[in-house]
Amino acid sequence: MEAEPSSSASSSDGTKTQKYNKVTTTLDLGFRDLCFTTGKGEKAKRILHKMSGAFKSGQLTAILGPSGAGKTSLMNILAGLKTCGVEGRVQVNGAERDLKNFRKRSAYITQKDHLLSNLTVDEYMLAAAHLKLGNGVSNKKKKSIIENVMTTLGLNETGQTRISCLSGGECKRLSIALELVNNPTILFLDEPTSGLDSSSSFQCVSLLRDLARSGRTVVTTIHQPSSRLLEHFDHLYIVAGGSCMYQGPVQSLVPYLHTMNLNCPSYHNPADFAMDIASGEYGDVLSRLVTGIENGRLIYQESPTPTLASPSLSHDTGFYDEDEDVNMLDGNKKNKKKDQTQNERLIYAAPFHTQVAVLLARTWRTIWREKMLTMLRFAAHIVVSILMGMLYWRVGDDAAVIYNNAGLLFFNQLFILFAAMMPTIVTFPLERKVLVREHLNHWYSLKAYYLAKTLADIPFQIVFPTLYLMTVYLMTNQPMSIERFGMLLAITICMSLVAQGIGLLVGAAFSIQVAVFVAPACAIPFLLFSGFFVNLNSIPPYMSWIADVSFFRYAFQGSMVATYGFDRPPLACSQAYCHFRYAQKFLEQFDLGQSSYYMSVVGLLIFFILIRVAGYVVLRFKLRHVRN
Ligand SMILES: Nc1ncnc2c1ncn2[C@@H]1O[C@H](COP(=O)(O)OP(=O)(O)OP(=O)(O)O)[C@@H](O)[C@H]1O
Repeated sequence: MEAEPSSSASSSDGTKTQKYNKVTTTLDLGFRDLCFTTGKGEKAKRILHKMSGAFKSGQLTAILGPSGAGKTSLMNILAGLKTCGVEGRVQVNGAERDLKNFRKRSAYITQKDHLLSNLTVDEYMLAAAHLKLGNGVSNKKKKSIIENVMTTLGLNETGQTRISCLSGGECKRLSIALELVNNPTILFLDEPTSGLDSSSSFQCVSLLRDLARSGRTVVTTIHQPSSRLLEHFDHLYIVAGGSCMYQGPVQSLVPYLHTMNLNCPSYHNPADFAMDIASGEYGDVLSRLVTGIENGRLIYQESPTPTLASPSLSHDTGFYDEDEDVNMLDGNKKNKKKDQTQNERLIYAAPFHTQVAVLLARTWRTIWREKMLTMLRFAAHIVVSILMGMLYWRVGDDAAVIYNNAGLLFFNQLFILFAAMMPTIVTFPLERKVLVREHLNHWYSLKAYYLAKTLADIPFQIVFPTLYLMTVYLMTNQPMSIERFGMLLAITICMSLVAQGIGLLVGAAFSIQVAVFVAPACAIPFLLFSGFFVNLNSIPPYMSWIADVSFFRYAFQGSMVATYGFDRPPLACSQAYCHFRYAQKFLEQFDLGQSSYYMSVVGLLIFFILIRVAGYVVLRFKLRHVRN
């Protein structure tokens, strides 16, 4: 799809607006006898009851209805986000919808604008262009498309502004702008005016109408529009109790209700009147209205004598032959198999490595701009390392205080565990919402996101533990051996990577409130079975498996062996008698005499992989769940 240059034009209401990029193909959406049921068996609940309807290209459609009527459910089904428990047909230009291709050609703009607050508008738009247009479009062309979209959405002045500083209306326009980069043919918007003042709502709806005029099919749910706002919609679809009580032009709503002896009082907002009827305030008239419009099978049109017109769901089939793009939307074509192979390749515009590179650059930029958190993490490692150095001053080579040193080795790993895990837990649930929005709009694959996320964090999981350990190691007078320091550092970095993976897993699975409790609570048993509090051989056999699956045990064991293993010479003794001058004897005291350092590293690496895979599976499940 090529974007055409825009130029200024005057809209019907006289305000100066832009002419939008026209779409080269138009897609009309139709649905027949749509049912949606949640739950199973006795708990099954029917939300939508055999609804039908037709939303045409070039029109701005509003789905209206009281709270709980089923607006969002209907839109999610039409957008292809909900597929479970759905019966009935959804058609595109008269042919069965092919979901994968349909999703590629449509964009879904959620009610809340989940955006990365540390990026500027320009940076966000450029990342969107790289991901949504791929490598086939030159950088120059991408910049011109971005400029075009930003001009038409009135975002030119905000290019250098961080998202955190944008107004609510600007955020909404940016959410729309990001999806317009690849010129989608169908736009779904969930309550785009919620949280906006009347002037911003008006601007937003005017913008949507102009987008529809450029050939797009624009469908939006909306709450309580004012009569001025209502006039901007071309097509109204009113839902009440999971059925359609009106479908047709805005101007025909009052005449239709009049035919059912429901007279809208003068100077009354027709939308409010329709909402009152839908809520049952005018008695049991709903079934009459639903039957009158045949539950959306008909479109009411006012002509000299009011008539009911059947919505046209079919197009001339010759249309497909002219346009390859539309051909992809037809799930019933002869060469479906060939198309499907092609579709697989076409799911994401950018190749995998470009997706990873763009996401990596974007994640680094956001981490870098998250100055407060990054500085706090840095300061925490330095301050705690100095505190530990002072508390355990020169205990490393004194057999008289050897137990203190074991405590220090244990605490080092404990600190690294929490320092790496907690920042991820508090930041990831918010980032997850951005992932859901962008992934569902086909910006990138989950694999690319997950790989970029893992890679982006690695430098921090190396630099911070290294700074911490260097300070502690020197201040506490641990053995002056590069090999031993290197081994202890390797264990500490592995621990940091595992901890960050746990943060990601828990952050992916739970909300912040739950995650901040779950993660430390789950860590406790692993700490108890680390071999520090209870010797490994003293653990009852029926519980010893917990020690085997305790990542912390491997971190503690590795630290001890790196410090006291490998034939360490006898330690100095600051008192007349020191029981543990021989390091091997001390290791045996902890049942670590035969323990292998390398097995500890392998154990931690296995945990690293398992936890990362578990995090990926949880995220995949979450994304599927959003769709269902
Ligand atoms: N997964 C689900 N499980 C159980 N009930 C559901 C589920 N999804 C939707 N519902 C129910 O279906 C009904 C319609 O929900 P929906 O979100 O579509 O309404 P809505 O018209 O968009 O409401 P609002 O304007 O308040 O957002 C509600 O009663 C809701 O509780």
